[in-house]
Amino acid sequence: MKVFSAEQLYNADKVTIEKQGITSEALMERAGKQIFQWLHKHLNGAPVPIRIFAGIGNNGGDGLVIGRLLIEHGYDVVVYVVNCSDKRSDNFLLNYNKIKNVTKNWPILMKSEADFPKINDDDFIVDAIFGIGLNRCPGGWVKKLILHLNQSKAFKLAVDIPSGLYPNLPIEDKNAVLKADHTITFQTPKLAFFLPETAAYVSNFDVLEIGLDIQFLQSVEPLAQLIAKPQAQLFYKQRNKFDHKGTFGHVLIVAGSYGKLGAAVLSTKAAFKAGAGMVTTFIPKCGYNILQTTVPEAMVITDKEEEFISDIAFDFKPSAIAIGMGIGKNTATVEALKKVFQNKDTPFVIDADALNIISENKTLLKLLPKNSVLTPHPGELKRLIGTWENDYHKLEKAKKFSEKYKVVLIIKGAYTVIVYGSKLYINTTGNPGMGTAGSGDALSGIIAGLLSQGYDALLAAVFGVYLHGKAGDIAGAHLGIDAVMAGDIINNVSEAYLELFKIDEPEKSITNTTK
Ligand SMILES: NC(=O)C1=CN([C@@H]2O[C@H](COP(=O)(O)OP(=O)(O)OC[C@H]3O[C@@H](n4cnc5c(N)ncnc54)[C@H](OP(=O)(O)O)[C@@H]3O)[C@@H](O)[C@H]2O)[C@@H](O)CC1
Ligand SMILES: Nc1ncnc2c1ncn2[C@@H]1O[C@H](COP(=O)(O)OP(=O)(O)O)[C@@H](O)[C@H]1O
Ligand SMILES: [K+]
Repeated sequence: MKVFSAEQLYNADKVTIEKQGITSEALMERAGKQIFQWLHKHLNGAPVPIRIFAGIGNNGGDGLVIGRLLIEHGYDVVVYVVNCSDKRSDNFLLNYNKIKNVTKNWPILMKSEADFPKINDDDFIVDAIFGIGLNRCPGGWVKKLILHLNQSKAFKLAVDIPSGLYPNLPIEDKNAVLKADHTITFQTPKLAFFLPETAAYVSNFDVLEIGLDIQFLQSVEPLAQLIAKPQAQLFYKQRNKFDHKGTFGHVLIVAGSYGKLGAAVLSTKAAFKAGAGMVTTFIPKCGYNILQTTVPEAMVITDKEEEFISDIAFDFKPSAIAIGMGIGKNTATVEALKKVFQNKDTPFVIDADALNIISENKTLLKLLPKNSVLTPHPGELKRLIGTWENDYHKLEKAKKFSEKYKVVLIIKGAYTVIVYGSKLYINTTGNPGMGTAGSGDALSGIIAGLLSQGYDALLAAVFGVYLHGKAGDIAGAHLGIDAVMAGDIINNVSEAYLELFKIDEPEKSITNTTK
């Protein structure tokens, strides 16, 4: 699934109307009807008091269509028109007239705070005040109305997007955004649904296909591509009967320092689980027994130093190198890093302290092998690319960084974003149970395991993040997300692979919260 901008959606709207020979009113009826059907399925005729807040644009028009269909089906509905301007859209007006034909309780015009109704906890609110046409921050009594709705415990369903939220721009005033309990969005989710500063306003969301012209949508460059099972299935490289361990490559993991050998163990195991043919782990001397006993499948090379890495010497040609997990920032380690980056034709995964070393020694940036995969968590990212004003600014900075140094940049967290030049890929697997020590080490190992099998840098990054998140989801489902440890994620990589080709139950809502 792709994520489009408001402008692209408006264009799709136009093209669809032309090509399908339908009116924009019919398109609105289609959209409103789908939301009605969703509501009808969930409410099943229940006598809940439904209050619809409709703006005066097309989002409000959707609200009126929903209201009319609910009334026709016997629901208990009150419609409020949030009359914030006299410039009502044509389709709003059409549906404003239509709703008057089905009820004697005409929509209530709201013009100021004095018109705010009391909201009860068991009311059901439909938010159709503003959609993707929001063009400035809501202020005055409209902002107060949003606050009023937010203060109530009533369930709030947002139509297309929570009112006050821009689909692909930062929030100006957090108090002027409706905090939805559920959002039903048309055709494609919006970028704001996936970013830390805005996702919480959306909560769970469903996407309703309203039949916008597919050819047109395929012809435009989306803001981002979502990565879910259908995409991941295409990434997977099948093994052939006569393939052998040489086919699947030999990963070099460079990790660990005194007290942080676990990082090396976890990455090594993860590289194997992702399918690497062989793994050699380069560690300081003190980790030798630990590695050999915890991961007997791995080969081990030790540094001349006991407690940290000072000179990464190895006598084979790795098919991928993952470096940085728990290595610390000793000055000798900085030198070792400079030297290992000379292996320009080897695919690299660069993580944790290797990223911190680069951030503190920016001259190292010039030495970064092209197409390296960098895996910073938000703190490491800030050190690497500098601070940002908001999530969109962060993405722009990340794109510039990726373009300048020709690397794949993974912005980890809920909805991990993989940045490759100007392109963004948003992962949909994973859960907060993965916020546990060593989870990132597992990811680096998985990506290295994929690189070693011949996946290119972008594919290894995108597929690796998907598999890691899926393994975390499976671990969470078995153990409860609170109890997940990094080792559990690694142990479930096998199940994540198996799940790739299992037939699914019908898709559930995508959830931004865990309640
Ligand atoms: N293909 C599709 O995508 C489809 C889209 N559809 C639906 O259309 C929706 C988009 O509709 P839209 O373009 O009419 O804009 P919408 O969000 O209703 O708001 C615009 C109005 O609000 C006003 N306004 C804006 N900001 C304001 C503020 N801060 N404070 C006060 N006023 C403010 C602005 O007023 P003005 O700037 O003119 O003063 C204007 O009147 C979309 O989200 C979806 O629900 C479906 O029906 C079918 C297919
Ligand atoms: N709320 C979340 N939802 C999905 N994935 C998460 C969430 N929190 C953390 N993760 C994932 O867990 C991993 C944590 O990595 P990192 O912070 O580097 O861990 P560590 O340094 O302890 O190994 C990342 O891949 C991140 O995307
Ligand atoms: K809305």
